Amino acid sequence: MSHHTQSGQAARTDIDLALFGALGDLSQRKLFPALYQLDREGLLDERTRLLGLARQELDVDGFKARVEESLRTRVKAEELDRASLKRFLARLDFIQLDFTQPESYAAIREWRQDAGRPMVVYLSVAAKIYGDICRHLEASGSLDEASRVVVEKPIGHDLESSAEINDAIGAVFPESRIYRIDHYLGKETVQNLIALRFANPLFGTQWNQNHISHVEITVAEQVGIEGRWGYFDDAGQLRDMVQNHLLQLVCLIAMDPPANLDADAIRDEKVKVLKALKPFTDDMLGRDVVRGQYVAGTIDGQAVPGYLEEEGANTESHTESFVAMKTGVANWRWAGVPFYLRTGKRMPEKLSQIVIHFRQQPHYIFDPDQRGLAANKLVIRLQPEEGIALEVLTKDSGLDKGMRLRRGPLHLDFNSAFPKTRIPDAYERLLLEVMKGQQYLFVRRDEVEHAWRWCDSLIAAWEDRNELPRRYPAGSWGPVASIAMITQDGRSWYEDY
Ligand SMILES: NC(=O)C1=CN([C@@H]2O[C@H](COP(=O)(O)OP(=O)(O)OC[C@H]3O[C@@H](n4cnc5c(N)ncnc54)[C@H](OP(=O)(O)O)[C@@H]3O)[C@@H](O)[C@H]2O)C=CC1
Ligand SMILES: O=C1O[C@H](COP(=O)(O)O)[C@@H](O)[C@H](O)[C@H]1O
Repeated sequence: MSHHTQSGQAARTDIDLALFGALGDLSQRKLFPALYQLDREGLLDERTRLLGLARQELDVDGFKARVEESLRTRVKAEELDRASLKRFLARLDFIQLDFTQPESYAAIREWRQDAGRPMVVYLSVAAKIYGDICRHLEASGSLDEASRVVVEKPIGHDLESSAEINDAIGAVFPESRIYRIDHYLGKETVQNLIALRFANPLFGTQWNQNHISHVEITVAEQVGIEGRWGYFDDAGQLRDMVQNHLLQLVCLIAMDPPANLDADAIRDEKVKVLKALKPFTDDMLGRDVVRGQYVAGTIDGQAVPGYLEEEGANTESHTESFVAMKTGVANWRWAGVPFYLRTGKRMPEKLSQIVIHFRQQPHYIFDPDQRGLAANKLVIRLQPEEGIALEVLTKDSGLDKGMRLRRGPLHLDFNSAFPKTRIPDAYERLLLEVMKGQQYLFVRRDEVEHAWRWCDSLIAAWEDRNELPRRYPAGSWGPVASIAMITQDGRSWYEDY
């Protein structure tokens, strides 16, 4: 097995991967395509084996056919060459089992017999059975001291249930071998936040309340519930997106510089941010927090159903599909700097971006009519296309313009700046890091728990006040109250998309 640090070059790592829930949505849509891409790039050791585990009755060939079908749907035709596909499918094996039945785990131990390489167990199933699976794996003798476990989000429904699940995993695996996925941490531009902030003195010196007036994070999705009603209605957008992805973005923006790039150095700093998040109180509802639920509308010219008309819907549901909030990080660096967050399903477009709004100059000398322009903005775009733009003011060109200002971007578009580089999907990077045994892109238990503590304070306030979601038409940017939330501070959501 070979290792290297996250600052070094990729090395091939020899493991066995046992994927629980191998026929599920995430596995088929994301994990197998990501594993295929790693193999195609030559990043899987020739001995690495991939074991699919699911309860459907299938033989190995039937399983391979299902994976091949998914790859043909998800991977671009020019990236699906015959030799790579053949090599990849040859790595696959399949065992049918009910994950809750301990007696069936002997088959995994047998599969591992004399393997001579570490096993990575990936739990692509609902979090409530993580504990059972870990226990049965251990009891059946399928694990050893090198085995690692990868778990998906959200872990639990609140702090209490999350602690129970983490205890159950922790009874089998030490924290150093638990990899909690937040796939946003594997996105190229999210990683670039660390490079941008800590490799560029220009930003390092300006990154605080003296120079930044406010921060905006939008994670807008065009999709609705996509057949996941059972899961989503129980969770809602706060638990599904804010508790994990958006709070991880807040952490990477707000954290102090870590001493080095080691996993715990980074995670210690993120935990400090989570601990400093302002808790919610009843009086903030409606003013600083807006919940929404979409009704029928139109996206890209197509009529789409409302939340309560989605497949499998319970028409009484008050679950939110949108949330916007104003929060803050109560420490010296960020005192008085609002963080405006919003995320929702069925919005007009898929757009994830962070906008850092810098303060205006202390004394303004240009045309008073243009005063509104006079602040730099750093726009960090995560998707659809990835890039970073710094909005700066220059003199408008032309003899008749005098000292009129013009706003324009200094723009780094990753696709055009690095045209030959394929931007890997987040899961490719994360799977590679698990194989290498690197934890810096994974979430530590205390991060998950501090994030839950903060979300729980909001959920408790919603429940106390019986706060119902406001309606917004699919294809809009959310309830109008979410616009009012930011305009009451004399600001607006950044719209120069
Ligand atoms: N899908 C997504 O986009 C995302 C998912 N996640 C997380 O990933 C995990 C997996 O999600 P997803 O793929 O959507 O879920 P799915 O329900 O699509 O997949 C789970 C799979 O596990 C199987 N399974 C469940 N219980 C058992 C059991 N007792 N024995 C054997 N097989 C079982 C299911 O089989 P069967 O079909 O027979 O029930 C199903 O194929 C969850 O933790 C989720 O929160 C995180 C981010 C995004
Ligand atoms: O974790 C989740 O993320 C997706 C959005 O991910 P993205 O990479 O497409 O931005 C979201 O749709 C899903 O509900 C949630 O569980």
